[in-house]
Amino acid sequence: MTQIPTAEAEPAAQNVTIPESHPRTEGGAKYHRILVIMNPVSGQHNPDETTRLIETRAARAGVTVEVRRTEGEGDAERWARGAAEEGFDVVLTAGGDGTVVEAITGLIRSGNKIPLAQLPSGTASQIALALTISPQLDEALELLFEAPSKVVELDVGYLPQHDRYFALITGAGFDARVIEESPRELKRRFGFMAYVMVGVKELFRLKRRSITLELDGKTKRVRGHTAMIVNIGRIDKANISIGPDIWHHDGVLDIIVLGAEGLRENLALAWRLLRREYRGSRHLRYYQARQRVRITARPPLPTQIDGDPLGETPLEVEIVPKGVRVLVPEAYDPTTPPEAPIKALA
Ligand SMILES: Nc1ncnc2c1ncn2[C@@H]1O[C@H](COP(=O)(O)OP(=O)(O)OP(=O)(O)O)[C@@H](O)[C@H]1O
Repeated sequence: MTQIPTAEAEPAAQNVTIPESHPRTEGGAKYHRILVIMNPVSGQHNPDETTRLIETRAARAGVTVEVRRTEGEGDAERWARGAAEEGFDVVLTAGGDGTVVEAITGLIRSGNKIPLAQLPSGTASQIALALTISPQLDEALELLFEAPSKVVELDVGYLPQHDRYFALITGAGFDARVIEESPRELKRRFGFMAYVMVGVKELFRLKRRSITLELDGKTKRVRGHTAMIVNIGRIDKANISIGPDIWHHDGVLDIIVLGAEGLRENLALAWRLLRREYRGSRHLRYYQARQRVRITARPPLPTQIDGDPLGETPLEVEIVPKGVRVLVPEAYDPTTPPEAPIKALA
């Protein structure tokens, strides 16, 4: 994977080792103008404290920082899209996956001139955690300053019908119902547990139906209640990976079809996922596509995109390999998925 240099070279201070990918100033800054896109209502973070943390650290490094608070949908995308034009050399999100994906969309639409850094301040913050960014905000912030870091390219998915991008998962069925039923109030009160509680309740409402998958033009009919198109398959807060071989740097979309009904089947499925036993169940099937996926269901299923309700099936997705540039810890290796790959799929 190519590493992309990220900031203009500064004159090196004597006796300071400057990593090739990140020229720095003496104050430890790798970037000089940081645009912070903060969602003040995401997760359980305190926006005033997060702002103080960022501004204090930036002042110490002599770096210009502008913190903007979103007021609703669209702000993060618009600000990220205009950030390079406005002279910023990095966008830092302080929010959850919804905020990150909006910023990713804005950066892609601006031609990816600058990278994205993240402070995981959302309920799940799966994108940041999958890139091994620390959940401790001060540690995550240091990637812009003293901590060893680099920029890598992350695959994303694109939904042409909706003209929207995603980084984690877009899906139809169970995941969409959980998102629909997890209001902001519940997430603020219980954090990630909100999704778990709603998930357990929704498990019992699931009914199998006929699902049609079109994978790079080939049609498959399956029975299930959920079909997910996955880019990032790790749910760090639940310590599970929802499938084998799912890797957000491989240019491949992974499709998972779930069909377990009732307590017994669902417990058996959860146990499998926890033990990473992905093969051999008719209620858990995996497929892959390199270009395009289309999902239809009879009767239709509700859909979601990276944690936002979307509408109903059909769901159509294209992959955008290496779609966006993101800041990660230096030790992060985009060429090696964290688990040994399991090749034989259902
Ligand atoms: N000031 C605001 N008031 C209410 N909603 C907001 C505000 N700013 C942004 N939003 C909405 O917040 C949603 C994104 O939330 P985000 O994903 O950042 O946090 P989260 O849901 O707590 O975390 P995660 O997605 O990681 O579980 C978007 O739907 C966006 O429109």
